[in-house]
Amino acid sequence: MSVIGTGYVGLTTGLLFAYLGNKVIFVDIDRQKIEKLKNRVIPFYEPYIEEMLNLVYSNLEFSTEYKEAIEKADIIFICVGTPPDKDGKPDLTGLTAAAKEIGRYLNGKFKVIVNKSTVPVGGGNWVESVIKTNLNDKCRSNQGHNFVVASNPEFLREGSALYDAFYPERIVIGADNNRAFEVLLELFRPIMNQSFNPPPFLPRPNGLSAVPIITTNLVSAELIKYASNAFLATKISFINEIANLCEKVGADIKEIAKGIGLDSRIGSKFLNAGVGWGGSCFGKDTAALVEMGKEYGLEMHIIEAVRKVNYLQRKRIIEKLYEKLKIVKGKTIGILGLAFKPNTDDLRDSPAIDIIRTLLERGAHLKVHDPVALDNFRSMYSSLNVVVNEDVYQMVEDCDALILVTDWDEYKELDWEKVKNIMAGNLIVDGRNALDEEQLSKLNFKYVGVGR
Ligand SMILES: NC(=O)c1ccc[n+]([C@@H]2O[C@H](COP(=O)([O-])OP(=O)(O)OC[C@H]3O[C@@H](n4cnc5c(N)ncnc54)[C@H](O)[C@@H]3O)[C@@H](O)[C@H]2O)c1
Ligand SMILES: O=c1ccn([C@@H]2O[C@H](COP(=O)(O)OP(=O)(O)O[C@H]3O[C@H](CO)[C@@H](O)[C@H](O)[C@H]3O)[C@@H](O)[C@H]2O)c(=O)[nH]1
Repeated sequence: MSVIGTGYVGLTTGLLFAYLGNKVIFVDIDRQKIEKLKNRVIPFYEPYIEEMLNLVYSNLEFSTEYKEAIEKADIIFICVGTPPDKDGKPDLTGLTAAAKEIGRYLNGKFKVIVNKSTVPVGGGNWVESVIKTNLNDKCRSNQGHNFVVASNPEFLREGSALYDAFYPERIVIGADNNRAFEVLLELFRPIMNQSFNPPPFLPRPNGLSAVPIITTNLVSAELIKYASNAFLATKISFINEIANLCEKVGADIKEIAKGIGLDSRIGSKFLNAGVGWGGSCFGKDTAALVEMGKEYGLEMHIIEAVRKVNYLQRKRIIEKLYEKLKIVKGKTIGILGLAFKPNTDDLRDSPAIDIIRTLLERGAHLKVHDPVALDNFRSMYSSLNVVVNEDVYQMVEDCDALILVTDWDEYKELDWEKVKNIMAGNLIVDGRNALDEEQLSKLNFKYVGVGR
């Protein structure tokens, strides 16, 4: 099989199927990425990917050329990025380019083209039409009936990508053709019935059960992906809005989350209040959903509100700092965590970046730390005038206040007595409600959480 695009989704998908015994050819237009992968260097931070790549290396090929990858494969996964354009619509340039190349090198042998990239409804039809209009002469005479397009949306989370691929909560396959279902059900069978030997280094779920599979039409599969992300984003914005009310009335959002989460219709997950969601997906996918609505003459009221609440939440953290510090200009503020969540070095739509920009505009001096995202930060945000510290204790030194933006375990386990002694001030704004308020108060920190 072939996998086009070697980002979080492509690499994880290819490694999963290589582990299950398939030969996998990866194609990416990014030469540097391909060179790194050939040399067993993982281009981003993601737990267990390196171990898996080493384990299945003999089943892998890496290339920047499409020809062989398309000709040899019977299943082709498209996993290219679909980043938002300036209007919030997904940019389908990579997807279209991949489809053109597929059309160019189809060779008459039946192939299932699986779209794993997150694309607005009609994305699968678009891929099919681009392939058909770019078919080489040999296949054109065959009327292009030697391929089908399917949708197989991906639900992995960064930081636990490989675990989510091996132990998914569901598999969704969308197609308008039975042959696509046959091929893909066969491919996913070991995952569906969990009949593989578990990778030795990967954590395992407590109990193993069959993975539900949803086979549906193309457009429903495409929409399941957007609806999932939008619902998760809604849960978080909802709890953040209630957290803001808690602060006014003197209630504790952790108690509220527990109290509502025990109702199985609500569920306890994704109810952590804080600086709100970020990352490469929620912002992009909720924006895309709003745009999809517009295309069909619908206003997506809830999704729009979810987005508004989320981005205001980043401002609320700054307000908290003002409430306690009064003067921010000239003060030194330390930022604990840059990545949009722990266990990743991904900075896409990370709340930390917005918070840093606002504080710089307001005249604060900024020091920043992250356990793994500093290299990305240096290369993407070199224009931001901040002090970058590899050592967290060096970072907190002389700070008037700290803002915890990413709930890395490392921060929960800091030697807070030491921190207290080397900071200039004593204010901690805990943007994730991750720290032990009692412990910090005993050490004479001024602790401010969210919704408490
Ligand atoms: N990151 C996630 O957690 C996640 C989870 C589920 C779904 N998705 C979706 O999956 C898709 C990929 O996401 P990602 O995070 O892996 O992206 P990514 O940015 O990490 O990687 C995308 C890769 O595609 C390559 N690429 C772009 N155009 C190409 C082309 N024409 N031919 C070959 N390679 C090309 C890029 O060079 C890059 O290496 C997106 O649609 C995203 O919304 C992402
Ligand atoms: O209770 C919570 C849970 C999460 N978050 C934040 O929400 C964001 C997203 O977290 P998470 O969903 O764990 O990370 P992603 O890797 O972005 O994964 C989401 O986006 C992917 C890309 O589409 C999907 O595949 C996943 O199913 C979906 O969870 C992060 O900023 C988290 O800090 C909260 O603020 N409160």
